[in-house]
Order: sequence, then C-alpha cells, then structure tokens
Amino acid sequence: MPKSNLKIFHRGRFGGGMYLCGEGIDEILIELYPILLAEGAENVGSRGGMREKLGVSFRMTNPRARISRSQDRGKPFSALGELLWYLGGFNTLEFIKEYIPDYAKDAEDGILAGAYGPRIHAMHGSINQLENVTRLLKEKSTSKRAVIQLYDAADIAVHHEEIPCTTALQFVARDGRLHMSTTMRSNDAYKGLPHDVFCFTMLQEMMATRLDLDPGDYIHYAASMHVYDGSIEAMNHYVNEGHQKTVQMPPMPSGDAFSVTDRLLQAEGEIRAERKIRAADFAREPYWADIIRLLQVFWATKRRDAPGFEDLDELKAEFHDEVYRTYLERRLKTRALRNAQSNGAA
Ligand SMILES: O=c1ccn([C@H]2C[C@H](O)[C@@H](COP(=O)(O)O)O2)c(=O)[nH]1
Repeated sequence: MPKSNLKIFHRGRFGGGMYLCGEGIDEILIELYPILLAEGAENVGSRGGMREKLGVSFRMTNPRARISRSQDRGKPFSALGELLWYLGGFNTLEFIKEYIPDYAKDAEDGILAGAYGPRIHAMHGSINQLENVTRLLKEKSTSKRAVIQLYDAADIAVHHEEIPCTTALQFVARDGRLHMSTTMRSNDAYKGLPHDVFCFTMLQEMMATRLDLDPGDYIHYAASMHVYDGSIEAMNHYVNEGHQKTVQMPPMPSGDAFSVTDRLLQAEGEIRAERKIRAADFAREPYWADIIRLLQVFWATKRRDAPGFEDLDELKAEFHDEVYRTYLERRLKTRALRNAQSNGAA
C-alpha cells in the first residue's frame, strides 16, 4: 500500500509547492521531510538558516491519527499542554514554559503576544469565536463562514517578538462529518507542525462532538513550510528511523467535549502543584481519564523526585487505552537515563 494516496509537486524557484494526502501525521511527515530536506530552498530568515518550500498543503483523512509513533516525534505530552493553554484562553509564559520552554525566547514581559487562546475565546477583547462558530453551524450546518481568525491586522502594525503563525481555522460540516481547514502563514515542519496538527485536530474532534458529527478530513496549508538548520539532523533521523506509523487516538466520547475543559484545567493545576489528583476522578470518562494520566506521567517524569507519583507502574496498568502505554515507557526510559547521567555527574 502506498504511504500516501496522492502527491502532487510543483518544482521551481523557492523550492516549489506540494500537496500530500495520507491517513495520519506520520504518513504526511514521512513524505514531506525528505522533500523539504532535498529540495527546500536555502534561505536565511529572522530565526536563522532554513530550507523552505512555499505553498505546501496536505490532507489527513483520519484526524485521530494525530500522534506520531516515532521515537523522536511521538511525544503527546507537550502538545497536550499546548492544547490546554489554548482551551484555557491563556497567553502567559508561566503556563506554557513547562511544556514548551522555547516560548521563553519570544515572551514580552511574561506574555506571548500571538497566543491563540485569548484570540479564540475573546478576539478584540470580547468576541468568543468558538461560540460564534458553534452557533453558526447549528443554525446553518452547511455554512462556509465558520472561521476562527487567529492572525489580526494589528499584529504587524507594531513589532512583536511573536505573532500567530496560524491565520485561520475553518470548520466545514458536510454529510455528517466535520472537516477542518487550517491556513498558516509560516510553519516550522519539525518543531511546530506535529504540535499544530495535534492541537487543531483535537479542536476539530471536540467541535464534532459538540455538533454531534463525525470528524471529517483535516486539511492544512502553509505559505512557508520550512525546517531550521538546527533541526535538520533530527529530521534526517526521523526519516531514517523507518518505523513510523501514526498512532490513532481513541474516539472522544459523545457529548460536548468542551464541557470538560474546566475540569481538565483544574486537574492540570493540581497535578502541577503536586497534589495527588488521580485520574479516578474521571472514572466514568475513560477517554479523559487517560488524558489526565498522560499529564500525570509528564509531570512525574519532569522532575527527579516529584512527590505523589512514585508508582508509575500502577499508573501504566490503569491506562484505559493501550496506545498511551508506549509513551509512558519511553518517558520512564528517558528519565532513567537522565537520572543515571546526573548521578554520574554528581
Ligand atoms: O503554531 C505555530 C507557531 C509558530 N510556528 C513557527 C513558524 C516559524 O518558524 C516560527 C515563527 O517565526 P516567524 O514566521 O514569525 O518569523 O514559529 C509554527 O510552526 N507553528
């Protein structure tokens, strides 16, 4: 079976464009990365040297196939942190730096100017785009107006360290399925893209549950798709690793998934504060209980002696869905290695 159903390339100046179609994130990355490496036009951007293709788009036919199985790319933890950051409407470095330390480089007085959360929930201070999109699709299911705008004209009126890379997210309901289309002005294929796909397809599926639809295709377009020189070695490693096959997350339970947001954020806060929140609090919601377990694993393995999380083996056995156990094992291995190294250094 071909890895990707369809590939169309345009070769030319600036690295040409391309359109890819595949089931999940790995099926896309495994096609995209070698071409970006081999054919991407070398360019020096404001953030350093990179290889770039202009006008890259892809379609993922299974938006639940959003976690890479690769050793390198398969880390759902930080992507989950970023999703919660969006859902909570936050723009503070304080929250996100624990999951994605790189954000520190772009913060201005502890705030990320381009953070998506406040724009999704309160664009221009008060426009709740999530609610507007919901209302629109409930009133007229075939609407072509269900757009969440992230980029704003004001973003380039003055200089900011960071502005949204995603210009818009659009939901399109057709024949009982909710498709999503993302347009990006700029996309880091190695560090940004897997996170973006994870977060946006989660939003797609959450919106689908809210509207009682099945998730449809996930469609993505980036005007500038690039890889920075600093990620080229890691990207090559991913390409040569050779056993990528996307992990499919289980379906979200029916009912409005956005209704669990507050409880997820509360649980995250308690895990972060090292209080012993147990996924058992979500006993009747195995899907969300597993999400909480992933957060527990992340925080437990982040620091050496995180209290309250000693028994990760027990946690492993508790995972409702098999797909997540691998990630716990990998985290434990990484932590064991890190501890061994720091013991050696001490
Ligand atoms: O959701 C995001 C946010 C940022 N970026 C990357 C794209 C660029 O490499 C960089 C932002 O740099 P500028 O395009 O603003 O220069 O961050 C992403 O890939 N996805």
